[in-house]
Amino acid sequence: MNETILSAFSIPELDVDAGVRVKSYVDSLTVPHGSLGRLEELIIELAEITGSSFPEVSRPGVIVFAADHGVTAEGVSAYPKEVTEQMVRNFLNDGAAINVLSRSIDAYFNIVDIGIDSDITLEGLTVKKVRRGTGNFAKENAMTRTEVIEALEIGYEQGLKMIERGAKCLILGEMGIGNTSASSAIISVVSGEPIDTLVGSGTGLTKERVIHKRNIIEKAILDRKPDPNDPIDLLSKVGGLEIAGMAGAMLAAASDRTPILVDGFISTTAAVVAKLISPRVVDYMFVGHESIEPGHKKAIELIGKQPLINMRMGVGEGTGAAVAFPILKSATLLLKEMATFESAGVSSKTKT
Ligand SMILES: O=C(O)c1ccc[n+]([C@@H]2O[C@H](COP(=O)([O-])O)[C@@H](O)[C@H]2O)c1
Ligand SMILES: Cc1cc2nc[nH]c2cc1C
Repeated sequence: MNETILSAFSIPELDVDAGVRVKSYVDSLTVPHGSLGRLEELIIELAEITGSSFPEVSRPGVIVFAADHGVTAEGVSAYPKEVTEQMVRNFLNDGAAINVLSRSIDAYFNIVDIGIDSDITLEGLTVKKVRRGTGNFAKENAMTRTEVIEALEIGYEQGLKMIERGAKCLILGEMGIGNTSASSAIISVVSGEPIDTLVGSGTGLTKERVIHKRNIIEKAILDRKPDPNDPIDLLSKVGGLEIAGMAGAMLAAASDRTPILVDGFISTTAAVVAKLISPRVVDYMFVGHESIEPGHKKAIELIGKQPLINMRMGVGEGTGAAVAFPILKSATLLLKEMATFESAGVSSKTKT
């Protein structure tokens, strides 16, 4: 496979006119002028993204990309790597947090094996395995450039498929024991921030083991020297297959003018990578929540966004985005269903 994903798609410019139209219509709705605050901003952004005067985000589509990480051999996670596969079984049995939350927002749901380190083939699982887990980036590159491109392509295809199924907003989530290490490495390289400020306990490491995790990542960055300006190099040296998959799906959504709802630290790391591939992709993004993982703040800053909520969550899977989704939906419903001052016979603001 060659590097076609980098040139074969294009992301349209935002529809600024749609934004202006909608802004003036919002001014006619029966609330005190300007009182919808951030909801008004969201309405306008959604109009600019979709080009529609009455944008819709329902039904949303949740895609969970699952993959393993060779760096787990260094003891960087509080849980064994087998949990990636075990949680995928849980997703398929409808028992995980994201299953409950997807149901609550009436989302289409798909779980993609893009690199789990086992041979599971279960009903309902989309198997698109690029390889069985990444290489241990403490000792070798995580994957080849060709594998990065393949994972981006898979993500792109899965994003388009979800949109073809009818999804009006894409929520990108992940499952991958060890992936906060890959994400911390990527965000440190791209931001130039020291790794100490970014590395956290992930699934619940003790303070001592967070220091060990930090040392492993710091040395790996020195050894592998990922290029901050080359997203393919970054992913191949210290990345994750699920991170590439989410980035590909984000590029697909933006190329189709479909709003993207980013989740936590790992999902936002994918957003940072997608931005390096095609900067305009961020125009199509909302960040659902701010996670407790310390590196998330910097990752959000790199894509220039403000999270919708902070519930001190650190689950992943797309859960924070799913909890935030009703805020986006509320914005679209207000626009579509509220009366105007004229239609309701309510007097407008006095001039003084
Ligand atoms: O989304 C987040 O911000 C987040 C923060 C901490 C942990 N996670 C989840 O926990 C796993 C990674 O944690 P770790 O400690 O194994 O690197 C992975 O499956 C993520 O979905 C997710
Ligand atoms: C139980 C469990 C659930 C998860 N969901 C996403 N990452 C996870 C990590 C663990 C350990």
